[in-house]
Amino acid sequence: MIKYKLITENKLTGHYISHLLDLAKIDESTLENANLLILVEPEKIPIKKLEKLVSNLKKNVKILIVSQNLSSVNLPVRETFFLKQPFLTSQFINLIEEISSSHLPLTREERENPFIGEHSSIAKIRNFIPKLASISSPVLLVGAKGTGKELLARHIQAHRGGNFIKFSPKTLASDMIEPVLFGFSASVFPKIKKKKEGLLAKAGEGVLYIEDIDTLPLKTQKKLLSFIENGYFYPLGAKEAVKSSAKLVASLSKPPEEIFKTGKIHTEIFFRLSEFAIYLPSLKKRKIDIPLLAQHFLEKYAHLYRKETIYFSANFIERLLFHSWPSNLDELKKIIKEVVIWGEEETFKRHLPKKIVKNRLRFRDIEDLLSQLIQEEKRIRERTVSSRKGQASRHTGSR
Ligand SMILES: Nc1ncnc2c1ncn2[C@@H]1O[C@H](COP(=O)(O)OP(=O)(O)OP(=O)(O)O)[C@@H](O)[C@H]1O
Repeated sequence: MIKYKLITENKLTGHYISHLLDLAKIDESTLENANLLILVEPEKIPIKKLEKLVSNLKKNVKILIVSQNLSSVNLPVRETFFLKQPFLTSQFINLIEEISSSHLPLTREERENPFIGEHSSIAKIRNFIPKLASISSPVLLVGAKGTGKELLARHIQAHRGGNFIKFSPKTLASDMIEPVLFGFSASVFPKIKKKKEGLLAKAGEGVLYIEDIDTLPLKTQKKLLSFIENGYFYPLGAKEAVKSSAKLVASLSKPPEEIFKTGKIHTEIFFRLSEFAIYLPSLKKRKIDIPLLAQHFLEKYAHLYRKETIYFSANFIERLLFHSWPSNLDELKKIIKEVVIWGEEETFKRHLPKKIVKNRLRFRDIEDLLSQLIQEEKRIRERTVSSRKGQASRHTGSR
């Protein structure tokens, strides 16, 4: 459930936005409980106030900026959405829907465009989704930030059915993690005097997606391992076990060997999860997918912001290909969204280092891209040859 806090120095716009949020049926909250902070014309908010606000925010809070001018907004990196003024009511409500849908099962648009990418590793993963959904074993998704782990978890749930529950242990104080994950009985918290179901039970037969499983305390990882092995768990303070057929999908954003060195993952749970481990490549390693993904995000945002006739220039695509994408698809999506809202030039000034814009064709980049293309072409040729061989032997067999 989305809860927002609206900050504005402009009372008139503030009232108008509150009214729209009312229409979108989302609730006003205190800053402490909000998971969406809406900043209207942040350039008019005293900078000290703004800095204090943003530095005190919890990690999971998203920011929506409503302004006329992109360059006046300079916030520390966190998930930020923009709405350029003036805007239509429908644009505002669509955007709120988009913000709130990221923790829900797949949207219709995501179902219609399943896990986009022609790079062989992505094609393999896409074909493997139904299998991953059908087995009861847990799955481990390994990939840097923004490589598509959560989206893949939601695709697994879409094939499996049931609920999709996402859990990010790093957003909670450590003593809150087990009550939230496993639930608790009425005797545990004297002030509450009620039992409560945990996320594992709430997932039902669906998927519990645990983001960055290495941020779970080791003793909680051990309890989770016992659930994986036995199919039941004990809520805090409960004497009776609770059975669950929820499928566990866990993620790691750093290479496992690095995490092992820090001792933050329990060896046994890691080996159990690794039986079905999927490694998602960074965008830099699948550059041939950049034009396809860019076009996909362009269509999505052009539709969302009712801007039907936007095309990429060749120069634009070239710049995208030679960027190194440290935040992967999150970054590509953000850049394309801003291009739709503010235009190419503004977005480039803000996001792509000048060096890249000036030295457009560096030899190493070209070499890298060509070698990816050659490898892909070889894989496609091999696949075609083996499928022809298969057809030929089937024909021979049928005679
Ligand atoms: N193959 C894909 N096709 C289309 N959209 C994608 C694909 N992979 C990722 N995305 C989109 O890119 C964004 C980042 O993906 P996602 O949130 O799943 O990454 P993540 O690895 O879970 O990131 P983090 O570790 O930061 O949570 C999302 O908006 C997602 O919908």
